[in-house]
Amino acid sequence: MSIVYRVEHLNKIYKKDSKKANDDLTLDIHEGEIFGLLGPNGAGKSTLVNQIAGLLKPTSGAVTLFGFDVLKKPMLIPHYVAIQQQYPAALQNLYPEEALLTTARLRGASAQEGRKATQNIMDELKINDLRKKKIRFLSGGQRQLVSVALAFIGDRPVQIFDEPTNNLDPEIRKHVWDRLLARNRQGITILLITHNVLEAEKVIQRVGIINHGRLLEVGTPGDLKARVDQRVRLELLIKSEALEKASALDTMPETTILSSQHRIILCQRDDMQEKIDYIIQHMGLDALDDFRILTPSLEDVYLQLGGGRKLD
Ligand SMILES: Nc1ncnc2c1ncn2[C@@H]1O[C@H](COP(=O)(O)OP(=O)(O)OP(=O)(O)O)[C@@H](O)[C@H]1O
Repeated sequence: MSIVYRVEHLNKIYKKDSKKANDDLTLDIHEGEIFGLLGPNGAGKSTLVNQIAGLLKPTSGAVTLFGFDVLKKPMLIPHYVAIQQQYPAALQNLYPEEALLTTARLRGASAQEGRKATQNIMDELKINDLRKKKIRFLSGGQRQLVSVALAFIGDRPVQIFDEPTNNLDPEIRKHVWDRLLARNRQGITILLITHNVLEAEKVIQRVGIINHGRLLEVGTPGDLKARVDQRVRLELLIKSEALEKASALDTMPETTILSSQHRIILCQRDDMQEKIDYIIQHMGLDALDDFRILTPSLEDVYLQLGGGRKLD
């Protein structure tokens, strides 16, 4: 497997005497993968991405992209890498179509190719109806879609997305994840910063967890999940008219009462059947609005490895 990015002992200190925003980060991004970078606010994710995208100069350390030293040759980065940022500030006064066409031309397309690529991407992301407004007048979600389109255009082999879906409604959010996956299937390497661990878990192939500027863990979601508490979580939502029956649950060990109607019970996989039988016997399924069995998720991994600070 070839290495797209190699980051070695990367440090960033913004101001003298301030804490390191990136602290001795070492990691590889592999060709053709979707790599997710997870971490709480202020963890150092954007600092890392901005350094490897050539937008910010590291304090020390090394970054290579397809083997070349990006610190010595930052001008080569845009030939390989497109980055979606939350606010494409330089393009705010353009119409989406103009911004896309300009970006396509900057990435080497002829005028005709650029127009074609612009139309294809506007169709793909269903943003044709945004043509008549300058980017700065678009809503947060609409602007986010345009910024994703700007990362797509030109088909750079490495595409970096910083929270690509946080302002989007559920339907279009799913569509954007589907389009990211489709691009990845065409061989594009994707680096994804996100707080939305549950959604990201469906698309990422490897993940790095970062906090206080340091990389805490790197691995596949499966590898990381295997390292945390393996207990199964039973989640129950009790109907309000059946609340008196819930007292039967509250004597079970490892029951957490989240609200009057919401209970979580942790148990070993081998004990799960017994717990479910107990619940059915003492409450009956009719007493429940919802019942879910959850195995450890990437969010659990994050919460356990990331020092207990929730992502959102
Ligand atoms: N331009 C800057 N000048 C000084 N400090 C900065 C600057 N940009 C970021 N920082 C600091 O560096 C640390 C890491 O910030 P960074 O933006 O990389 O975090 P992040 O993980 O991307 O956070 P978020 O999820 O909130 O976007 C934070 O303590 C932040 O305050």
